[in-house]
Amino acid sequence: MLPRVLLCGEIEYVQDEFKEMFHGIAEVIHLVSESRSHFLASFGPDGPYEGTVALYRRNTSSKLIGKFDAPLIHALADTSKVRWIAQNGSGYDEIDVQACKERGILVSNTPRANEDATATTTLYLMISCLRQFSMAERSLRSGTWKTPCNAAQTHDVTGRTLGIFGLGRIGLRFARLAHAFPMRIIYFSRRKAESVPDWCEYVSSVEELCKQADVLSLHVPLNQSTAGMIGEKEIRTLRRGSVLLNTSRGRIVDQEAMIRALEDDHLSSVGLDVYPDEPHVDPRLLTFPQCTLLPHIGGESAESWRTRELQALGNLKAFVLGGIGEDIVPELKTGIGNSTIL
Ligand SMILES: O=CC(=O)O
Repeated sequence: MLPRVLLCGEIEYVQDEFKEMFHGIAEVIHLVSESRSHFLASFGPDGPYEGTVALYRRNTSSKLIGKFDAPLIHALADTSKVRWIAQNGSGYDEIDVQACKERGILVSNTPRANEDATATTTLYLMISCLRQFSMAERSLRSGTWKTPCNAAQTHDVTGRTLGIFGLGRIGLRFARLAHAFPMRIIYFSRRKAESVPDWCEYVSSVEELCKQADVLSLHVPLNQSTAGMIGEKEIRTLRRGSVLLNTSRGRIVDQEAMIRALEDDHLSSVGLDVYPDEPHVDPRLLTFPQCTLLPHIGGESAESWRTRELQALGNLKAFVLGGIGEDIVPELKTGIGNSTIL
């Protein structure tokens, strides 16, 4: 009998490759649950997911079965043989990786897939916030031509200082794009990055980053240590008139502190692709016309979606064939060995 893999979320862009990839090596089954309780009960004897060893997961599955929080992971470990979760996406904050670690379940993500799409989205937000392009397009479309745009409140990008928090793949790609203006690029990361261009200056703290940046851009994953990390103190350390960009995760910023800073003009604008409670957007954000707000589409292009699906499915296939896939998330890279179906 072939091992079973369960798709928690659809395959949209690589249907043909996908059938080929799993032909003869696994039985692919689809999510039929519309509740968490049905999902968890379905791995038992004669349940629709009996014998499943690995999951493909998209965040869209949360609408049906909820996030993969600790209770779900523990219940999954108790009731199923699942030992691998292949997340489609670079962010995996909807999966409790500590619980996965405790229960010997490995998690992979797709870290290279949306680097370009997310970096270019951040570039767009930065230009739009400094030049008020999003506001200008809205004024044209609403028939008021340039009103209420005000050139005196817009700024050239060239020559300004960009502070990047988190110089991973996306942060570095964005740094390279912004350097072309040129801008001065400074960054802070948990560790001073190796082999970064010499024009990318390391600063030793978030505080120092905020002190020097005209534009602060966030490129760290959401986890316990980054949640709320950009709060009142950090925002007030930025110079008056600075711009804040977030294409990472909404919860990294204290939204209340950010809104207060927009209300009293400490921040001139924010460019956001992410929000703490998506798809809900705090209505107060909509009252600042100079801000550019996108609906979490940063990593979404036809190319990045194809790559994401291929990478996630590739990790799933490698696990089925060899008991281990690639792109294991950093928190789970140590202590590998329990998660094999061989
Ligand atoms: O938000 C996008 C991702 O997690 O890849």
